[in-house]
Amino acid sequence: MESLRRKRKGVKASAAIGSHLSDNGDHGRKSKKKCKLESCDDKRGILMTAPPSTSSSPLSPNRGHKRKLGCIDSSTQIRRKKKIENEYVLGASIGQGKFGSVRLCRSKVTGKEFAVKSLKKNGEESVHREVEIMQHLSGHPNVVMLRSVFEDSENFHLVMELCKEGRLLDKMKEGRFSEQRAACLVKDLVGVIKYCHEMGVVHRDIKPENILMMADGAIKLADFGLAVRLASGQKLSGIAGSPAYVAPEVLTGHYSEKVDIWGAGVLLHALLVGVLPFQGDSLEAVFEAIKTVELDFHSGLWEPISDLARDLIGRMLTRDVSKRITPDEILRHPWILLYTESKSKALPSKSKTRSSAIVQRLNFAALSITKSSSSSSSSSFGSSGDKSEEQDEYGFVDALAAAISRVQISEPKRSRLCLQLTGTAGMAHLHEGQPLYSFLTQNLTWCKASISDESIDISSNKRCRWWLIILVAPKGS
Ligand SMILES: Nc1ncnc2c1ncn2[C@@H]1O[C@H](COP(=O)(O)OP(=O)(O)OP(=O)(O)O)[C@@H](O)[C@H]1O
Repeated sequence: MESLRRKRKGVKASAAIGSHLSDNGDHGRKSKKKCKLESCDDKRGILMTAPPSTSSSPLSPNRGHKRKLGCIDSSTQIRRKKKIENEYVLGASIGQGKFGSVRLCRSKVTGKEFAVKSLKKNGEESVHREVEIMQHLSGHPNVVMLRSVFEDSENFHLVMELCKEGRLLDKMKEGRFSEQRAACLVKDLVGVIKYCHEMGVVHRDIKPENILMMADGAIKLADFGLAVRLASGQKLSGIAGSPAYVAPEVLTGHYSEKVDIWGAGVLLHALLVGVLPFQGDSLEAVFEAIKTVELDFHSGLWEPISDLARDLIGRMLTRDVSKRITPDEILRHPWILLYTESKSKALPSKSKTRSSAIVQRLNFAALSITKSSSSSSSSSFGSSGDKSEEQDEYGFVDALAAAISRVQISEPKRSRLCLQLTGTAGMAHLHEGQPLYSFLTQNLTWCKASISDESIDISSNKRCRWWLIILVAPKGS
């Protein structure tokens, strides 16, 4: 393993509060300083982030280092010639970064407020990489928007949209998140992680300090200081990340974009349980826990947490990378669907009892599926279901549809199941706006694609058949 270069920074004002959630506290008994790791050999393990120099590059060929990096787009070129002070009034500091600070600023033209992150160049390629990656990703609703970049001899100044509500970490210090709130947040987070991966970027530093909040509750992924671009199938090496959020494969060898899912799993654990899953008195102890500690989903800590949430966390924190849940699978996980996809239908508000009954039943559905396909599950839970459910709940139908999407099924069985479903009168009316048939076939196709060698005989599985009866029962029957 390559030697670590530990970058230490001063503790942010709020870092001491809620240190059980932050990466600054648990492993830092000796030093309260924030610790971020980066030890990567770009030339060996990581694709250079800059696009190759081409004749179409707008950069002057004699710009030396900057030309080599080729990382600034044409809109930035214009800003290079201007001083940030000519266009913005710089204000108070709102955060401290590795290479510089983040300040408020106000446009002289529109009067609108922004945040400006000033990164000291220091000859470090990572700074150029951060700018380039932010430009590459900017535009997604959950990536902090980069408005413009100014450059002087010592700094890059990144003018970004202002996330007025600050860091997710600070919200977490107010207490554990409800499952509803956590699911909405994780759905957006995983959506933006998926986008990053599709754009060939691995963030490598998913943690609540790097998730900023907007006044309307939207999240913005920020701080691409450790992000790298990665070609499909390429592996990274070298330790990078923040200790408590680092995936086990980062500590043991080569890794891929899946490290971001592990980081999001650690975050989800912290959101719901209120503490980090892998802790220790030293950096080494934290790493040892990441590599070896088995989460005990049956401990008292988990009592208020639904089985489905535990299931998702278990799948995100799966050490076997090939079995770790993917972003698409997370977005189709019953827990996410229950609280987000059909929010207006499944949780119409009025009755707490009713929504908790749905959760209970959903847990039952998930349990049964887990039993049917135990090899793909990282954990198993006790049944909390009861079989006398009402069948007129759209949310329940959605939830079951989602649950059944996790059944491992072979292609002939899939066809048989689809036939069964299509042949049933009234089914088309079950799910307003979206044909259940297409929903199921979509998900079953996904199951087929993602699961290798195992299939279950759905037609001979009583529980599955029972679900199907419910699934195809018209509303109110
Ligand atoms: N667009 C923004 N709007 C509001 N606050 C911001 C914004 N960008 C950054 N901040 C604040 O500044 C802090 C530091 O910014 P950032 O996360 O980019 O740096 P950092 O995590 O300290 O950087 P690094 O990890 O590279 O050292 C954030 O934690 C946040 O409080």
